[in-house]
Amino acid sequence: MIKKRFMVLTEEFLKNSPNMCEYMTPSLNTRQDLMITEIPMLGKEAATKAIDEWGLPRSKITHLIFCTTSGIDMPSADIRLIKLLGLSPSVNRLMMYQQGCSGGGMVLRLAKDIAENNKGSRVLVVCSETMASIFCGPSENHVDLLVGQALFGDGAAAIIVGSDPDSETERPLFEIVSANQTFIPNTEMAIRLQMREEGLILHLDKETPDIISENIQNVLTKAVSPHGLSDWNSLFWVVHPGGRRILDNLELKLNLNKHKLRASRHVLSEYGNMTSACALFVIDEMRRKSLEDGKSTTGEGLDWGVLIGRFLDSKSIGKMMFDEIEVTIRTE
Ligand SMILES: CC(C)(COP(=O)(O)OP(=O)(O)OC[C@H]1O[C@@H](n2cnc3c(N)ncnc32)[C@H](O)[C@@H]1OP(=O)(O)O)[C@@H](O)C(=O)NCCC(=O)NCCSC(=O)/C=C/c1ccc(O)cc1
Repeated sequence: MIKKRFMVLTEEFLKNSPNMCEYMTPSLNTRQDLMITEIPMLGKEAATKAIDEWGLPRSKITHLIFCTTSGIDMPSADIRLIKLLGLSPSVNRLMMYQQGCSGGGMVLRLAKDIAENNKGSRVLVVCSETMASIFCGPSENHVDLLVGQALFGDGAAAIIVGSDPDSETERPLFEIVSANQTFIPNTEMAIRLQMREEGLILHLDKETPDIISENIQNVLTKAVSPHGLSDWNSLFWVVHPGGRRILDNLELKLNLNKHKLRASRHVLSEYGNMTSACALFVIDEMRRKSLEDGKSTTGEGLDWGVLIGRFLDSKSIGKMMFDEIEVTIRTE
């Protein structure tokens, strides 16, 4: 169900980097050199679009959260991005490495905390990812690596979070009502990534989609019941598209109507799994389609929804409530 993916790796680059095309060949330096440059550049593209749509001067950005699983280095990707965007050197930075697929939920949780504790703050959140860390030739004995390489794509997304919108100049799209993180004990083996001379070595367990569906109801109930919500079909769904079977299992387990995971399936189909960036792509797709269809809120006409991401043995969940779509229309 993946039609298209984008990659910073080009045929020319790979021709010049045969060590990245073999299975388990030392290649970390080649990967690092590429990722250290490309990750902030990708982030810049996404952040520029977000800032332009927001419409206020860059000097109003007070905080930056940058999330990536690729290219650990110092000075880190957030500093490089600040220079690329021409942001103030006094922007308060937070660099989030190695969050994987739960990164999209994690950054929103952190941005919410920062925004609510710093009046007037505007947090630029950027997720930028590439599969150049794991790309390599195949091995018959490591099928899960091939599964991963068939799933992952490159991409970056950005969003601006604040807690006191100025109704004259700003146009809030979603409200993050609460955010929680939990992990399922004894699932450490489900998704593992180990940094080695050969790159980031990926291990995916076949059971991962089942582990998720067996635990999802419990985790979600804890997250939404404090808000008096229990009917899964009354919510909109921003699910990180980890893989097609993960979405299928979730739909089946929660008895979701067929269209509920449309935005997640669309992003999987058009971009593949871009780890932390995916959840923000799904949010974007949802608000775009809601507007196109004339829905009364950016969440497919509904007031409440959930955002779910996962990585290793963790799930991060944010519940979001939407502002009325009139607000959206007035300023777009
Ligand atoms: C879409 C899949 C891959 C295929 O689904 P399907 O078409 O319904 O088929 P099957 O599930 O029956 O699998 C087809 C075949 O592939 C095999 N297979 C299926 N997963 C496996 C397997 N992990 N091992 C080894 N054989 C398998 C499966 O056993 C079967 O083999 P066979 O019975 O011989 O035909 C589906 O299995 C699926 O969604 N799996 C979940 C994938 C998954 O774990 N996603 C979580 C990704 S999150 C993540 O890893 C983030 C990583 C990351 C990456 C880079 C970064 O920089 C940062 C982070």
